[in-house]
Amino acid sequence: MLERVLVRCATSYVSRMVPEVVFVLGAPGAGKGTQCAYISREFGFEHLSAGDLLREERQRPGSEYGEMIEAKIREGQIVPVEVTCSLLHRAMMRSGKNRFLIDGFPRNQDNLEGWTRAMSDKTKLLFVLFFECSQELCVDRCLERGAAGSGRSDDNLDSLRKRFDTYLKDTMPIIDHYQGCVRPLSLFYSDASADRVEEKSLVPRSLAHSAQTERDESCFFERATGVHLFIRGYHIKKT
Ligand SMILES: Nc1ncnc2c1ncn2[C@@H]1O[C@H](COP(=O)(O)OP(=O)(O)OP(=O)(O)O)[C@@H](O)[C@H]1O
Ligand SMILES: Nc1ccn([C@H]2C[C@H](O)[C@@H](COP(=O)(O)O)O2)c(=O)n1
Repeated sequence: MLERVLVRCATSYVSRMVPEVVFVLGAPGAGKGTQCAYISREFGFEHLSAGDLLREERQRPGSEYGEMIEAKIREGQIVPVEVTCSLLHRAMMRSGKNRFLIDGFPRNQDNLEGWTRAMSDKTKLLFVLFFECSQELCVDRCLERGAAGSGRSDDNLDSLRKRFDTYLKDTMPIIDHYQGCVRPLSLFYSDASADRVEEKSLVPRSLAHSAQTERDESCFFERATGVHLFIRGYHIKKT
């Protein structure tokens, strides 16, 4: 009896130690980064943006990948997974946290296979969030972001056309993959307005709790009630 209790405690301890990850997908400009900021603040996730890590690596003096990363980003193409995955892994190790929102990954089949090879045994995928937004609005947002001084070499019409081609050709099949497998994928519309993200549920409604109790707590809840309710359904508490 005691042995069984000890085994159960040890198993539960070990499973708590395995880093938990949530993948966040959506078109360029769909609002992934914006929503991740709210979610990480509210639920204690560490937000890791694959695009930001690649941009940092591009800037790092002496990086052997700098030029390749810049060329891929400008052309709207996807950097080989070995580079992206090792940046993500290093950032996870450095953070000292145990729960991660991985924004903009996996973006294509190479990303998915590389992560599965290198990381799936070391991490637990909790769920996948997908933010849907019309292409027109996404492009407008990225152009505005560029005009406001983002400094990004891909916030221009030429790069955006290429990024959308890549998104439709390479990323949409990954979203289809998650819709078709057992891991729940939740879909959110992020084009309604700046202050509302509506959920189009691909997960059982029972995951959602009463919306009313959440509404008056903070602007996060108003902005992303659907996402918030979905995550609450996993009983995730701020760490
Ligand atoms: N719901 C919204 N309404 C209006 N503007 C928004 C909304 N969400 C995000 N934005 C703005 O749109 C721009 C793109 O948002 P964000 O950077 O979060 O998108 P993203 O999906 O992470 O983009 P990328 O993939 O290009 O990094 C930002 O300038 C952000 O302030
Ligand atoms: N998994 C990823 C994520 C990003 N990139 C490159 C190519 C993207 O166009 C660019 C910008 O990413 P964003 O900030 O829009 O998420 O970064 C990649 O190659 N692989």
